[in-house]
Amino acid sequence: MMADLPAGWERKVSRSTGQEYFLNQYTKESRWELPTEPAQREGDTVQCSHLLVKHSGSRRPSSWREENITRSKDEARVILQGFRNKITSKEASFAELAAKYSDCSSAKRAGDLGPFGRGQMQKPFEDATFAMQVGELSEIVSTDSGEHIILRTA
Ligand SMILES: O=C(CCc1ccccc1)N[C@H](Cc1nc2ccccc2[nH]1)C(=O)O
Repeated sequence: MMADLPAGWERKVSRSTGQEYFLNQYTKESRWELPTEPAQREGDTVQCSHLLVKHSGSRRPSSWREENITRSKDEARVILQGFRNKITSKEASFAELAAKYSDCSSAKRAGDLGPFGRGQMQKPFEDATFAMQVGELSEIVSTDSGEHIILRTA
């Protein structure tokens, strides 16, 4: 009986060698060995991508997209909910919207923040990500940086 895979991972067969390997459909990471479900113990890491829409009250109301961000927090939330609806209706992918519209420098990596442990990100962001399942898309999360949606990828 094949051990079932952690969410986000799929079993593949190498076209060149015929050898079985595993691919994470979100991060595109590939592994030869079977990925095991990371226990969410203290000291463990998670990985996510995010789409940030900043507003005039953001800690740094500026980004690669816009030198001086003046939209209100409510406007930012309306814009972000529009992006979230496009993702859930499959009209657009998380990666393409994050790359085009996120006000975080991680937009250059389609929103990927890489692995992180507790104590590294702003608390509301950390708590949201650690509470999510791999593959889950968050509702809007607010931090001092602005309004975020988060996709947990590992
Ligand atoms: O702090 C950063 C860089 C984050 C990053 C981590 C790892 C790889 C690439 C980027 N950017 C801020 C916006 C921002 N605020 C955040 C708060 C929580 C998580 C991600 C965030 N991004 C900004 O640009 O003002």
